[in-house]
Amino acid sequence: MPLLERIQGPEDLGDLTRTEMDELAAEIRDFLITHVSRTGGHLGPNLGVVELTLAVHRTFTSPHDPIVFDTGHQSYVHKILTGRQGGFDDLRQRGGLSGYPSRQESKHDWVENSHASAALSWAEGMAKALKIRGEKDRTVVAFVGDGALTGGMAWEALNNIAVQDDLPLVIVVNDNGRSYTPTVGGLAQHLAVMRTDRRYEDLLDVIKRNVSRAPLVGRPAYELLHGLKIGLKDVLAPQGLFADLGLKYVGPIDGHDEPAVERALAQAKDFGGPVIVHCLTQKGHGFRAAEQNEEDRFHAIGQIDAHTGEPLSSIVTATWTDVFAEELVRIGGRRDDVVAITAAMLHPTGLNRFAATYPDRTFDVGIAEQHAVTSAAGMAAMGLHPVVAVYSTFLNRAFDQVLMDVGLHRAGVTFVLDRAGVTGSDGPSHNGMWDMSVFQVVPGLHIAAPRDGQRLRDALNAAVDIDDAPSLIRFSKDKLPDDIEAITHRGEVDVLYSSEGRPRVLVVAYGQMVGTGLDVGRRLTQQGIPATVVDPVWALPVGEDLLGLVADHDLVVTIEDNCVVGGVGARLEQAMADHEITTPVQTFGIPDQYLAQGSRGEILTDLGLTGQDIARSVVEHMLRLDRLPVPSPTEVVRPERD
Ligand SMILES: Cc1ncc(C[n+]2csc(CCOP(=O)(O)OP(=O)(O)O)c2C)c(N)n1
Ligand SMILES: CC(=O)[C@@H](O)[C@H](O)COP(=O)(O)O
Ligand SMILES: [Mg+2]
Repeated sequence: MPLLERIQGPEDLGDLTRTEMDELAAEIRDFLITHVSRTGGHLGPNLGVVELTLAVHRTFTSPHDPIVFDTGHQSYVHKILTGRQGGFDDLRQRGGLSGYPSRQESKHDWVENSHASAALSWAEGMAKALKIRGEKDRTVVAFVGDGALTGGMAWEALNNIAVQDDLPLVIVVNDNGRSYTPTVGGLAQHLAVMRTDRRYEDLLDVIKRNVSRAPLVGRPAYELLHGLKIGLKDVLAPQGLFADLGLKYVGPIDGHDEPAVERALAQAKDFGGPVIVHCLTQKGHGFRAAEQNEEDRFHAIGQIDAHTGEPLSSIVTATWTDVFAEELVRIGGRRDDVVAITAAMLHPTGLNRFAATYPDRTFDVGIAEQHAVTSAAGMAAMGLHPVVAVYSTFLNRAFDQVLMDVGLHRAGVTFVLDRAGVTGSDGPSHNGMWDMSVFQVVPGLHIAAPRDGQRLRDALNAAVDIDDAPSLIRFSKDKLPDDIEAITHRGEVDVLYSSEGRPRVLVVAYGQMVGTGLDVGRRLTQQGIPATVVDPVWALPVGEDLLGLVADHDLVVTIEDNCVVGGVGARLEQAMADHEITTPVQTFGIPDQYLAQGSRGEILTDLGLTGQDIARSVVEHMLRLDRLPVPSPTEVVRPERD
């Protein structure tokens, strides 16, 4: 019987022998490769933490000892060990296992936020609470990647942790030297020095070769010296910056040597104060295709061949990211003041192409969006035009920097937000559903939500010419639609559809929802309600042309892939009120809720953001507006179901 089947909870790990532990680690790796190659997900990060997670669960007693994962994408092994092996067939799918910790799934899970660099603050607060409550037999374990340590919040937390000598906290640094690509910055270089300082390792190897072979006393003597290695490191290796901060530091430990990690964790647990256990791991460990993947070690994969690692679905069509990446390279050729900034996501944002052509004008700041934004303000102050490319949801944490460092200084910075709108499988904190609500309050900020590749190119070229205010362009993770040409224009507004007769309903659709807007317009026409469908492309500022159009209609319908609260539909409504335009408005968008994981299509359907549902709602609204007796439900000729 496979060992894994015997593991229903961490308590089942306790009496496994060394051999069984090694066997279990191998079974877990096979399990990860078999399942995640089928569903997609964060295979590389989880292959790298098999031994670490085993050692943590053997040393600490979850959930009595809370285990907090940073970003949380590397919690699959934790889930396997805490009774959720059966959920991996539906990993990251609607109603299935979340790709991140989930309190609803298990008492062993604590933090669901998948935005990096927050775990140490969580853990510091939790440990402080245990101290205040006098719960002296509990230890908080923070599980943090080297990439997450490049985020500012991590250092805010460490600054506080370092002065609390009796904080019951063990910080496991999972140092695989990478975010997606190799981790950048001074911290990364420091960790690298600590990783590679072989002086005490070589000395230890000499001892191991000559001592451990001694009969009887050899092995115990080596174990003793192995334990002393930490002391040797303090003497031979540079004092780590953690130690210089006053933090107890243990390591670096081979993170794939499970007994060694267990010993270090036990040492740390007994210390009774905050300790950093620095573990060296390999992202993708144990799967050659992942180990050899230069781009990101299979950080986040789609469906792949479980043996070769080759993708099962080769993407042949261009994506939004491709269009952005290629256009930025073209712009870079004619504008040497344009520079590009990424927050540790060079390839996912497409900036790797700009970097290949303009390496000196491309900057990876680590997982540090706040620094990225204010550094961009500095670059703009010196006459450059920075393009900051991040995922929509990750810019949330840099709101103040956009508002005060870029907006207040009227800096010509362009933000390009990929994964805007419902993304789906990464769960609630990954949907890019807040950017148009959050950033529209930045005075002077321009927002574009292009509907297709051509409009994205046009918007990007226009944005880099705005040098006295921030500009923001956002696009979806969904398929890039074919170009949708306007049939005519009303000034700056593209008119995409207009039925015969005096149009009664004006549908204003933004970005990826333009296709849905056209579907609504056609359905309304079929219902005998003449409609016009328009796309302003630039959602902010609200233009006079659009205001003129809305005044000519009986009802305005806005559709956006953004939170409807404070969205661009609400902003249009505000602008209409300011101009004393009294046309009624119906706004459609994402409700102010956290969206459980699922496919984008499933979620949009659940939210009623389909052409059919919106059209039906508009028909009913028009009926009310016309004060016609609302026919009984059987009489309403509903748009036929797809
Ligand atoms: C604020 C924020 N920015 C960017 C990301 C995207 N992201 C997810 S995991 C990751 C790399 C994390 O690196 P590390 O902490 O070293 O973990 P590893 O994947 O190496 O185990 C990044 C950049 C994020 N989740 N949160
Ligand atoms: C954990 C994390 O934040 C990223 O790895 C994210 O999951 C990537 O999302 P995409 O797969 O949409 O690039
Ligand atoms: Mg890492």
